[in-house]
Amino acid sequence: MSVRPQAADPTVQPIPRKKVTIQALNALRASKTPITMITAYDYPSALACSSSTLTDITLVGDSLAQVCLGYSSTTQLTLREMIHHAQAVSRGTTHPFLVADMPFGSYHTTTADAVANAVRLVQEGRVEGVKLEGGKEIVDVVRRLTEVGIPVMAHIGLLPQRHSALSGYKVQGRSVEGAKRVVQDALALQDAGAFAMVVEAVPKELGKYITEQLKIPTIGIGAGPWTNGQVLVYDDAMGTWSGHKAKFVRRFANLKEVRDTGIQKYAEAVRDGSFPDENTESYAMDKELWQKFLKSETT
Ligand SMILES: Nc1nc(=O)c2c([nH]1)NC[C@@H]1CN(c3ccc(C(=O)N[C@@H](CCC(=O)O)C(=O)O)cc3)CN21
Ligand SMILES: CC(C)C(=O)C(=O)O
Ligand SMILES: [Mg+2]
Repeated sequence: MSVRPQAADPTVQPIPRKKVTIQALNALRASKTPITMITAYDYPSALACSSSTLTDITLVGDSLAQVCLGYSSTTQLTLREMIHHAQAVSRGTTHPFLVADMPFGSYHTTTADAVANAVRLVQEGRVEGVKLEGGKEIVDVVRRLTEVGIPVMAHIGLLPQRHSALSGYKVQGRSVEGAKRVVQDALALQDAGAFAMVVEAVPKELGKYITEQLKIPTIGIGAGPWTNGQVLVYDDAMGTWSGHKAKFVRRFANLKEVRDTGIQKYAEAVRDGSFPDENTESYAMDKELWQKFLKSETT
């Protein structure tokens, strides 16, 4: 397994931690050490996720459609846009295992198209694995990608790319039949070769049951405390997303407040003339040379 070179930013200290591999993720599951995963969308957020010694997986989530690009849905994000962001994230990612979401439509036409698009994410986007939303209907694609050597993270439960078909973002697996369907999907995806599984917005009992039924790590988002790991959207966790806050979101920082205060102070300082300071934040010219310059202007 090759180790990506350390990020170019000289302020980032070398990470006292090995590159995370699929084997390492399985070991975390075996030792009941929770797996930590968070999204990143650009170079600075990737550096932030890498500078901690504690996160295991960085996901270039298609949630970037909403939180970075201002689209109303992840279905509007193109493969080209995802690759552009994955490239930036990969440049800032050191030890975490790097995964990108395959955008809506990029794995739904044919298996050959899905492989070609996943290869682009690996070669151009420099990711190590891809994540696909869906159940039984995508097992052939999951199997083929796995055979080719592209690790697949499955994503079951609430599938945001299907919000139109499902009439919104709703907790899944709440009925007996619904729960059965999610479990069947999970088993089929594991059988097809998925190395891990995101379980989104299902009752906590079902999150626990799926985790017990599977041999691969489960990573929950709104799936309760008993999955093998947790994932959150960076902007949700850092408090920079001002859209809908789902029940499963906890704000671990309030960067929005800090940022907005900073912008307000900046604008005030410009308006009241206190920025920039004449002495410490400006350049000066040699007095004699300045006089020479003025003289040359008048002659
Ligand atoms: N900022 C952000 N966070 C996310 O987690 C996220 C995105 N964006 N964009 C892509 C998808 C969309 N996601 C969503 C969006 C809405 C709900 C939501 O409204 N959930 C309801 C559940 C309602 C119910 O069935 O009871 C909630 O209020 O929690 C959940 C996940 C998850 N992903
Ligand atoms: C919330 C995570 C699992 C995701 O798929 C995304 O950020 O797009
Ligand atoms: Mg996603």
